[in-house]
Amino acid sequence: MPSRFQRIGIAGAGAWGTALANAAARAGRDVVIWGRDAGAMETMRRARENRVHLRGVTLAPSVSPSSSLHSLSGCDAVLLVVPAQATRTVAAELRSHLPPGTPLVACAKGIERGTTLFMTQVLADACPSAVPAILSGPSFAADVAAGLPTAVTLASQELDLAEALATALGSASFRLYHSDDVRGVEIGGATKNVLAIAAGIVAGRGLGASAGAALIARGFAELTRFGRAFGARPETLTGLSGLGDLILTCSSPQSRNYALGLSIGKDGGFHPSGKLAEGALTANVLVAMAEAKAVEMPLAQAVEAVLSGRCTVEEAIGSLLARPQKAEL
Ligand SMILES: NC(=O)C1=CN([C@@H]2O[C@H](COP(=O)(O)OP(=O)(O)OC[C@H]3O[C@@H](n4cnc5c(N)ncnc54)[C@H](OP(=O)(O)O)[C@@H]3O)[C@@H](O)[C@H]2O)C=CC1
Ligand SMILES: O=C(CO)COP(=O)(O)O
Repeated sequence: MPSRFQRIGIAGAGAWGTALANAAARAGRDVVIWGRDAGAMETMRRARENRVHLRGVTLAPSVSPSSSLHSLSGCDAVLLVVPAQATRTVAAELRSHLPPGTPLVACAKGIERGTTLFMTQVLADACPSAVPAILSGPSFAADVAAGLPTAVTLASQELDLAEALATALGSASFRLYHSDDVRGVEIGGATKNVLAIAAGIVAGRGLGASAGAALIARGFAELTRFGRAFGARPETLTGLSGLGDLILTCSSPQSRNYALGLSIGKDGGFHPSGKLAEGALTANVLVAMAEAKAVEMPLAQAVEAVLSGRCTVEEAIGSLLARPQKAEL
């Protein structure tokens, strides 16, 4: 079906950008995907495959790879799909290429270090002429690229815009729910990554399925407390972008955050694999923001302490279990 968002730009040619490009193409859109590496983009154009970040997935015919940011200038909406800490740089570069009023959808899951800004706040700062939105929810790139059923949330302060974008990008296998709770959606994605590292540690240490379930439930209590303190709506936190993504990421080694936790749990050391694990970059800023508002987040604090080398996994587990008994709610 024709859409006022017929031409979709994707800024960022990693696993998620590539999967979203194919999803948008499946929805009937014409897609331009931009990546910073000219050689890699030329290979992607010729091979019709992103061999670096999403090997084995054929690019849909209506997806055009490019290494020129200017190729995004004719797009009706742009999805910004680089890591959270690179979102500002790319948004600022986009500024001179996008006509004022172009919807710019943040797809990263994190909080900017140094500024403590959420993703749409970074967009508003770095590319003020665009209209910011956020897309988040339980969705592995490989699943979306393979056309497996997936549901996510797209939020904008203008509910009509969120709905129109969700309609433009959605297909039978990629369902987008719309929302105007921007803050709630971006908090869920950023927070669950830190908790997924904790879930991986629990599994890697062999602490058992009961401990894993307790971690998800108590982790969700932390996510909810943090969300409420920073203006999220409770019903968003129990939805796809909050609880939904927490469950996915805390239960599958397909998650890079969970996989990082698994390796820490197994041998006690933090050895970055080279794969992006946003939770490792968000833990410190999340904990600082929670402490500034006196929000209790013992699991996130434990992850941060282990990652920074201030305590061992054994010490972190010991201090969590030694916490005084308290009411559940
Ligand atoms: N993978 C997934 O299943 C999902 C990921 N996300 C989120 O999407 C975001 C991106 O993740 P994902 O695509 O998986 O990560 P990848 O590691 O697969 O890809 C990251 C991409 O960002 C590019 N990049 C990094 N820094 C810059 C920069 N400064 N300027 C321009 N481009 C840059 C990289 O380019 P280069 O190759 O040149 O280094 C690469 O193309 C993360 O926040 C993640 O949490 C959300 C949902 C699902
Ligand atoms: O956000 C994701 C799934 O919703 C992807 O998780 P990882 O970044 O941990 O791989």
